[in-house]
This record gives sequence, C-alpha cells and structure tokens, in this order.
Amino acid sequence: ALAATACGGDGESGNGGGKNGELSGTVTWWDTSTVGSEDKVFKKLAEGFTALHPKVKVNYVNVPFGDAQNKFKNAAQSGSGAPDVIRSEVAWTPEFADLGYLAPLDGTAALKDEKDFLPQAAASTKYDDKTYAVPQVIDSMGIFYNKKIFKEAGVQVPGTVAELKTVSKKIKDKTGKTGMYLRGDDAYWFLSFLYGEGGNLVDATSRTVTVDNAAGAKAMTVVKDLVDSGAAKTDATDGWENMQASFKDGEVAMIINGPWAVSDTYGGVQFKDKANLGIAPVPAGSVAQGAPQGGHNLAVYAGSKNLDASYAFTEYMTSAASQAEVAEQLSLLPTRTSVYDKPGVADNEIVGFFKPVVDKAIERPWIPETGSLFAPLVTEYTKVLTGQTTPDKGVGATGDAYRKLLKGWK
Ligand SMILES: C[C@H]1O[C@H](O[C@H]2[C@H](O)[C@@H](O)[C@@H](O[C@H]3[C@H](O)[C@@H](O)[C@@H](O[C@H]4[C@H](O)[C@@H](O)[C@@H](O)O[C@@H]4CO)O[C@@H]3CO)O[C@@H]2CO)[C@H](O)[C@H](O)[C@@H]1N[C@H]1C[C@@H](CO)[C@H](O)[C@@H](O)[C@@H]1O
Repeated sequence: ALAATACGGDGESGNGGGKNGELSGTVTWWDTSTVGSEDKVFKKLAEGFTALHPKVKVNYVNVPFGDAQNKFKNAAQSGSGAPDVIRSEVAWTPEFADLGYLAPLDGTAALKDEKDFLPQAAASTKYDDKTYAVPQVIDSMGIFYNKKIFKEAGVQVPGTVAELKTVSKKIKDKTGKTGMYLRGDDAYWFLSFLYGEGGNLVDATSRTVTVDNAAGAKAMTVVKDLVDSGAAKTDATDGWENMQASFKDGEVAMIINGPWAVSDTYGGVQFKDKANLGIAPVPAGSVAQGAPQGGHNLAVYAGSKNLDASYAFTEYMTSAASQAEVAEQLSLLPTRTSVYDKPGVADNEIVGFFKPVVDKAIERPWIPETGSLFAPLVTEYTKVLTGQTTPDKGVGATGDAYRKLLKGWK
C-alpha cells in the first residue's frame, strides 16, 4: 500500500509506477469465458502475470457473457465497480469506445508487435482512428458432426442446406436421431443461413437496412423449413445447454458452433474419443456460403486507477506465448499470425480447420450499434422458428426496429 500511495495510487491499486518503474497494485480482470471449460485456462494464465510482476495482484473475476456488457456499462457510467481490464466481445468494443469507457492504447505498453495481428481481428479494436482494445481470440462457425452416426446412416456431411435436409432425413430413417440441433435463442445462429441467401443485416457502406429484403425473408423461410421439416430441432430458451447436451449425448448428429464450444463438446460421452468429432464448413444456401466473424478483445477501463499495470497485463494476455497456450489448451484461434505455426498450434486440427474459415468469414460493421442488432433479431428469429410469426413479418419487424436504432439509415 505504501508503494501504491507513494506513486499516487489509491492504496488499493497503485498506478504501478513504483520505484524503478516496477509495477504494483491490483489488476481486476473481468473474463467472460465459459465456466467449466474455458475459464480455468484463462484464470491460470491471468494469475501467471504475478510471476512476472510480483507486486501486482491479479483479481480474476468471471462474468457470464450474457451479463458482462450491461454490467460494465452500468459500472463505468456510475464510476464504481468497473474492472481495470475487460474481455470485450468484438461488437461491444466500438460501443464502449464511443461511450468513452475505454482507455486509448496507442503508444502504451498494451500494444506490442501490432503488425502481427490478423487485420480482420484488429479491425474491431479501432474506433475514431484510435486503438481501444487488443485482439485476444477470433472465431467463426462450422458444422460439428458425429462421425459414428454419419457412418451408421451411410451419409456424408452436407455442403448445402438442400443436402442438409436429405442427409437429416436419412439419419432419421436409419438411426432415429434428428439431423441437427439449430440454436433458436441466439440470432448468431441465423447469420450463416442469411449469408447463404446472399443477405446481410445491414449494408454499412450505403447505410441501408437489408435484413428485411427478399434475401432476408428467404433465409428466415429456410430456417423455419429446417425445423418444420424435422431436419432440425430447436428451443426458444436454454439453447446453449440444449444444443450441447443433445450433441454430446448423441441425440442429434450435427450442430453449428464455433471453436469456443470445442472444449465443452469434448466433455461429452460421444466425444471421449475426440476423433469422433467432425468439423466442416457451414452449409451453403441457394446463392452463397458464408460464416460470421466473432471473437473477443481485451480492453482497459478508462477510469482504471492502475493503468500501467493494466496495459502490461493486457499485453501479457494477448502475447504470442499466451495465445499459443490458449490455442493448445482450448483450440481457440489466435489473433496473431505468428502463433499459427508454433508447435502445439500448427498440429491442432480444429485451429487448422477454422483458420481458412476465419480468413473468409463475413465481417460486420464495427460501429457502436452493431451489438444492438441482435436483440430485435433474436426476438423475431425465435418467434419464426416456433411458429409464432411468419418469416416475412419476422424480418419486417426486425427491419423496422433497425431503422429506429440506426438514425437516418434507409
Ligand atoms: C444479444 C447479444 O447480441 C450481441 O452479441 C452477439 C455478438 O456481438 C456476436 O459476435 C456473437 O457473439 C458470439 C461470439 O463472437 C463468440 O465468440 C461466442 O462467444 C462465446 C465466447 O467465445 C465464450 O468464450 C463465452 O464467453 O461464451 C460466449 C457466448 O457463447 O459466441 C457468441 C454467440 O453466442 O453473437 C452474439 C449474440 O449472442 C451483443 O454484442 C450483445 O452481446 C447482446 N447481449 C446483450 C443484449 C442486451 C439487450 O438484450 C442485454 O440486456 C444484455 O444483457 C446482453 O449482454
């Protein structure tokens, strides 16, 4: 505490500028990674920072993904309770930056070897020509399938939505299992079908809402038909748990998911033998094939009382060595190009599959409103899948909500 006060800290978490620049004080980090599969790796990594900086205590806090965005905004707004560093999902970052809640990182110790970052990962950290975060993981989606069930049914993994229906029918006839579990309570699972029909949520260049155009309506019809035809099953709530349980227990032959689900999936009885998990590109629609780009950055709270230690912690957690550790332990994708050919990463089959997928994943516009596009969409998406509204009405209501959100967009 003396050191902290001496360098102007608040006793609790000095600003790290102790004698001969030695870092000190506390760094509180809000991690949003999945409890029970990812969190233990991130917690161990974070606490490893103290080995390098003995006078810094890392206070690891796991905040559920669904709560963290609002929790951080409320804390930052009220000026109390915000962490020093937050794991900021790619779409939260421009919003937090726009609100002034993030410390600009250009010229600080947080940013090292910037040229090593994948351009598409770095894109979501830039706002108003400044850098407000450091990319930690990047991801996209693919088909996860159960090789044993596919063999039993004598089918190949589907490359298109049409094939998905015929393959699911054969699986049902031969094994009694449902082909796919399609998550119905998270609109991220709608995006690859939307891209497959040549659609998108918006067109940022022409500032046009496009979710309710013909392609959007078609895509909603496609997902509704997957459920109505019995090719896929879904639920209005508890989608993550139900999707993972039905796939891990072998009740369904396929799901659509991303690298963040791999560690949890390997915990399932069907995948004790990891080789039974197959991964393939998301199915193409009638005009195109495309998967969304997601991921997470680390950002420093503008009001942190320990900026120096927070910058150093952020750099440490996004360093090549840390990213290699996370890729090896959890099959998550690095955001640094140099990490992909490191031992333990280069031979990881999941990372090897998703790298080319991520290189052509469809980016969303990194504007403050991007994160807010999912709430209205998921309401309508769930209603369409559960027969409470029609595809046309669903995308129509979504488009209306977007035009209220995006001032002046067509
Ligand atoms: C609705 C939400 O819409 C958007 O989120 C999009 C997101 O932008 C998309 O990119 C995509 O995220 C991927 C993600 O990229 C992918 O990595 C993975 O993340 C894993 C981690 O990997 C895993 O480690 C662990 O953390 O777990 C993570 C999650 O599994 O999967 C994600 C997809 O799940 O999809 C998101 C949509 O879910 C908004 O951004 C808000 O989040 C918004 N929620 C707020 C809305 C507020 C108003 O209602 C409500 O009041 C508030 O309480 C809610 O918070």
